[in-house]
Amino acid sequence: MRITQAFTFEAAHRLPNVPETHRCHRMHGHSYRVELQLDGAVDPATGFVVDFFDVESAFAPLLGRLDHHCLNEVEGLENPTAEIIAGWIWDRTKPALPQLSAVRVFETPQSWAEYDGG
Ligand SMILES: Nc1nc2c(c(=O)[nH]1)N=C([C@H](O)[C@H](O)COP(=O)(O)OP(=O)(O)OP(=O)(O)O)CN2
Ligand SMILES: [Zn+2]
Repeated sequence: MRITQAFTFEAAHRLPNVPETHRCHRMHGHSYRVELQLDGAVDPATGFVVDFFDVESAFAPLLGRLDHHCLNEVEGLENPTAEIIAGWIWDRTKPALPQLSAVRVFETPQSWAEYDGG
């Protein structure tokens, strides 16, 4: 069984490694969407793979570090591409949520990165 929980946050960033002519070299903002996907067996007692409340609790500290922050100032996100943010979230969420199977980070509804640990 697969479950997914979505979160949103607002943040500013710039991409320091693209050419100065690239518009993402300049500071700008996104309304990010993060999806945490978990795979596992349904516990017959609870009917849950994992309680969504537990997913929320595991992600809350990271959300606090991202929401309304400049991502470039967050340790590990000096080059805050969607790909790097997805890996950063994975590394910090997987220990608390072993059933985590994918992290998706959307910069826009049309553009996202997905990391599954591979
Ligand atoms: N592979 C990636 N490519 C790009 C990333 C990324 O994280 N991974 N990020 C960016 C910039 O963040 C850029 O801000 C995204 O551009 P944006 O204007 O927000 O997106 P769109 O061009 O799709 O939106 P418009 O509606 O056309 O403004 C660039 N590339
Ligand atoms: Zn951007």
